[in-house]
Amino acid sequence: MLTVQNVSFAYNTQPVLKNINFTIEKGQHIALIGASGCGKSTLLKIIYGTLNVKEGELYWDSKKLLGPLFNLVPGEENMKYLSQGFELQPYRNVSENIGQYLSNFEPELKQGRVEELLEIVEMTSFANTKVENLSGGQKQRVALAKALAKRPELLLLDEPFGNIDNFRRSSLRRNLFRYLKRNKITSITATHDKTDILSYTDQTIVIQRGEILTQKDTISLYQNPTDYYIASLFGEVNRIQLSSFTTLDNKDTILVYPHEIKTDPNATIKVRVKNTYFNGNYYLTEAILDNTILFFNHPYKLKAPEMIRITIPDEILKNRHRI
Ligand SMILES: Nc1ncnc2c1ncn2[C@@H]1O[C@H](COP(=O)(O)OP(=O)(O)OP(=O)(O)O)[C@@H](O)[C@H]1O
Repeated sequence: MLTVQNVSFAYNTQPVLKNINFTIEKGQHIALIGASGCGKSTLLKIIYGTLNVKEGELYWDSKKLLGPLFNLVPGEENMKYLSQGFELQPYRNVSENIGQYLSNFEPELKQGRVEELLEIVEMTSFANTKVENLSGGQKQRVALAKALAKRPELLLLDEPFGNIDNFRRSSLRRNLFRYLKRNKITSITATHDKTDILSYTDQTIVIQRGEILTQKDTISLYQNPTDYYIASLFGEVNRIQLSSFTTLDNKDTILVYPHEIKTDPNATIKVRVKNTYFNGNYYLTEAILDNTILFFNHPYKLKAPEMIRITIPDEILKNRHRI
């Protein structure tokens, strides 16, 4: 189990992380989300042990993590941190990079392990290619394989799929998280991409301006958002005044995602279409209701300033968290 207790941190005088507390059970996959600059990478580096913490303590099970002043080699031995820069050796080939820290005593074992890792990151055909000749996304995949090579107990991933095209991204994510679960490797993934989070993480930790806002299981965090900041990290979201959609005469507001708003010719609420944005299998439609902007998904391109009737399912109106 990873325990982070009362950790605060500043690079200079300005606090970057404030009184951070959480625990993570072994084998769990955690998403770390929050606006750019909120402190995600800093937290990963603190856990890995490359930044010195003066306030607070960290433990892996009962072992205290002492940080860079006490470790001869930077970083905790049982962890790997995959940073946004890749730290690969450009003049060596992909296999050599992946196997760099593996023992040479049993070459066949090493070879087998490198081949297994090449398959996970779908780079088998590049085994003998020099890293300097790879694209950014390919380098990222090699760095990932290298991070996995010595079977870390805790893998810290900083925007791990940032440079990887959509085509590869989905299969890589599936391969990686399946491998991690099967091998009971705990992971923390700092990301801005909701598709990294929703299918692959058990829990999500949300950071806002250096503080933990919540730590919750990912699905319920998404399905019943309690806070506009949190919901907007998953994409577009609407603040809906309940009195606009029900006969309730109160000022309660709920958060509703665009896909949850339906058009219905029999509905009573009319909105004026302002803009539409093509999104593949639907148009994200921007409309105006009582002087406020609202987003909903629609299968066709609606024409501004068309009036259209919309509704929100009763179940959402009844059960969604009031804010
Ligand atoms: N080496 C450094 N020296 C001084 N300030 C730093 C340093 N690294 C980061 N910061 C500052 O600390 C804050 C947190 O940065 P951090 O990189 O942890 O954010 P982040 O949430 O990972 O951002 P992003 O999502 O954009 O990667 C930012 O205000 C950043 O400018």
